[in-house]
Amino acid sequence: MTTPAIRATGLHKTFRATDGTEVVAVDHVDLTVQPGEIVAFLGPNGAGKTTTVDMLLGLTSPTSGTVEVFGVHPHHAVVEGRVSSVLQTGGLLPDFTVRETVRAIAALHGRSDRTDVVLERANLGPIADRLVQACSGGEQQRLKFALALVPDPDLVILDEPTTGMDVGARQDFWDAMRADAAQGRTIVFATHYLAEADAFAERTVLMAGGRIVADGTTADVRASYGARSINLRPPTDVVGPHGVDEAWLARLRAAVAPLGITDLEVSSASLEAAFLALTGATPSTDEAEEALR
Ligand SMILES: Nc1ncnc2c1ncn2[C@@H]1O[C@H](COP(=O)(O)OP(=O)(O)OP(=O)(O)O)[C@@H](O)[C@H]1O
Repeated sequence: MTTPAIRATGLHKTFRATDGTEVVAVDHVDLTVQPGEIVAFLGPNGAGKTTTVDMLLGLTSPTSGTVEVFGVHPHHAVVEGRVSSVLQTGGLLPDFTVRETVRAIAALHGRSDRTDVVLERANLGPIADRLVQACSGGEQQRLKFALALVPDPDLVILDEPTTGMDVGARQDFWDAMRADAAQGRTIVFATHYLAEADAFAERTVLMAGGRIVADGTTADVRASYGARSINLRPPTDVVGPHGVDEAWLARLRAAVAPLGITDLEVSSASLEAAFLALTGATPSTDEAEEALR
């Protein structure tokens, strides 16, 4: 049997708020991620995504429960170079070029052979000789992604990797990620953005209030709400370029009225509807989401 990339059992984390009350950030979460999966942690602010990611990386300890990464404590997995992450803040030297930055970190890891491959993987070739301080926020984020790839980890964990990027930078980032994921790496990322989960993840773990409220393929997560609506396929001869024939719809409404159905809406379930129903929160939407659709 293959060792899971991640196995979390009863993962629970509480914090003490400044007023002394206890905040449950992660509430008895069970989660297994198999090697090669691409998983999005999706959820509104305060859902517990960052706290979960921090525990997966060994950056914070659970209050109770256990987490293993490739069968060992997360800290060991990080030390062994099997898991790495893209850090949100700091860490880049402004006076280094992109290539010098990658070269320095590769040397630290004893993996100088990785410099060119990770530059290419993060699509940094064209700006390899640019100073870090001259790079845009999106380019710097791609550089951090390249650094995370230096040890050739089996698992990459990203916490809201595209925060602050504009549409183009976000698209470039995901293009680089997609190319890398195609090589079989396990990728887990936290996001507010439905479109990022939808476009990039094969599996979406929807979190709210520290709990997992849905977990499955993005299509399944949609369907977990969509099951509450009724879909039907009208005969082709009543469907035209402007939609379903109104007269036919009127006959349908009349036909179902004796069943107590008073409102019949023809719609497809969206991931957004599932998000709203399952988390009670409004998902982040912006033009970047449109661009990713
Ligand atoms: N160090 C801390 N001290 C007190 N409360 C904390 C601490 N860290 C997190 N929390 C609380 O735990 C809950 C979960 O926070 P977390 O950052 O994991 O959520 P999130 O889903 O990542 O949210 P966001 O999308 O806003 O980053 C929130 O209520 C948060 O206020």
